[in-house]
Amino acid sequence: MGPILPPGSDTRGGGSVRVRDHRVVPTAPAVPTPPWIAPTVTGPVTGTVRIPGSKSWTNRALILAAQATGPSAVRGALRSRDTDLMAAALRDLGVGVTVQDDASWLVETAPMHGPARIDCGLAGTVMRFLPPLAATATGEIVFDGDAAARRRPMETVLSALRDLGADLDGTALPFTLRGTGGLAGGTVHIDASASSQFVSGLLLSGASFARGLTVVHTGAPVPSLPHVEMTVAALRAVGVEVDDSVPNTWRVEPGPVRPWTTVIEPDLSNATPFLAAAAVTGGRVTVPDWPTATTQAGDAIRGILGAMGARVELVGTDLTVTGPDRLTGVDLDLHDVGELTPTVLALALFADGPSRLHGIGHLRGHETDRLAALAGDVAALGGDVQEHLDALTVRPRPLHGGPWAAHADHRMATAGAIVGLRTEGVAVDDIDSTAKTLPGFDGMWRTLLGATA
Ligand SMILES: O=C(O)C1=C[C@@H](OP(=O)(O)O)[C@@H](O)[C@H](O)C1
Ligand SMILES: C=C(OP(=O)(O)O)C(=O)O
Repeated sequence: MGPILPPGSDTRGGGSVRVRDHRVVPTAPAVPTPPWIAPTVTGPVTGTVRIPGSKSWTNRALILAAQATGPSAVRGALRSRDTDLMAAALRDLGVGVTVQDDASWLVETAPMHGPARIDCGLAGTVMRFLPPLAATATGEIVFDGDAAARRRPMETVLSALRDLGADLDGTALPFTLRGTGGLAGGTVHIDASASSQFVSGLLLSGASFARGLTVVHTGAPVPSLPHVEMTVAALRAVGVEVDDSVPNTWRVEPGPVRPWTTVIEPDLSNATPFLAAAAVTGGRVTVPDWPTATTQAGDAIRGILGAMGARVELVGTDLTVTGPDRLTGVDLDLHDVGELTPTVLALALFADGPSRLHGIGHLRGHETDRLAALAGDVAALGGDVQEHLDALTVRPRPLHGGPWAAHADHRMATAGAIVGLRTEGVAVDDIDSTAKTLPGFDGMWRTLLGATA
């Protein structure tokens, strides 16, 4: 990983940075890269797009496979910045993680130990899922990430781990954990209203704690609950006993974790920009291998697109979306599926009436403050999106070209691509941020649009 920087430092600026031991390390001056001008289309977007594996499933599989009683093959795994960071972090702790000929990941358990420096990048799943597991390792383990990652909420995870017996400092990235080879575990009370990942991260390592783990949530409702259901399903898939029968309480029994065998589903949230391309252009896009039953938040796009007037058909495992002549404005509670907000907002800009997206205050702690970022980017194109404490309201009006800041956020970048389909000159500053979960987005997008011409 790169240098561990003091709070406030930024690796993107060039110049020089001061590392922990106070040496000054020269960095190359930042070379401005030209913005990505989002391709515009005049006709319907039509085609089939195969979507790589789910980020959320892949990183759960890796964390569980690292605790397993034998080697695991994680098939269908996503290769992207977030999942490569998880694999690298496990390797740094001594776990064997190698890519096999069929592109699956072979995970071979080994006693985990420091010293290690873990780069979380900007991945919520790495910064929230790995510390509980690392607390069962030995030695000093330093966690850090991108400048923006240092602003993401972490205090709940760190104080929960302290309550469970871990020795660590800090309230956010960067922090240092001193592993003693095991964690007592037991019951912990947390407020997970800022992120479901606080619950998921703890549960995923609960079977490896001496007394197992009971997580009790108190506070405003937990967002993104389907992701907690995914965690429970992932634990059960490897033989871990979980009791989730009481709302806001989860009990994980201590015990062996079986090797991972489940094939990873395609990432349905990453499918949404492609389906949106059909919806905003009156086109028709098919995504194959859509799971018929899933805990992925992205599955909710079917109901959302239907409510906006698109035709949505799941035939076997082919999901096809056909766009209407005009999209309809919607009033949607996205609290459970917040990661779809950038796509839905981009769609709402082209509806025939206003929309309100609410229950999404927790998006202010995502890769960037997504409410502020979306409102700001749309304003720069002459549009009208009002930002509220936990909602966005959209009044569609004609847009013009202009800058679209991704804020290093993959879903901001793909939202800019959707807007650009019907607005000439949308200039996305950092399309490479899509590599967080979908490297090759640009090529996939152009191939789909090319298939249209
Ligand atoms: O557990 C997971 O894999 C995720 C949980 C959700 O986080 P929040 O609960 O912070 O929204 C989601 O938005 C994120 O993209 C992935
Ligand atoms: C919120 C997201 O990511 P993360 O896993 O980093 O929280 C997301 O992918 O929309």
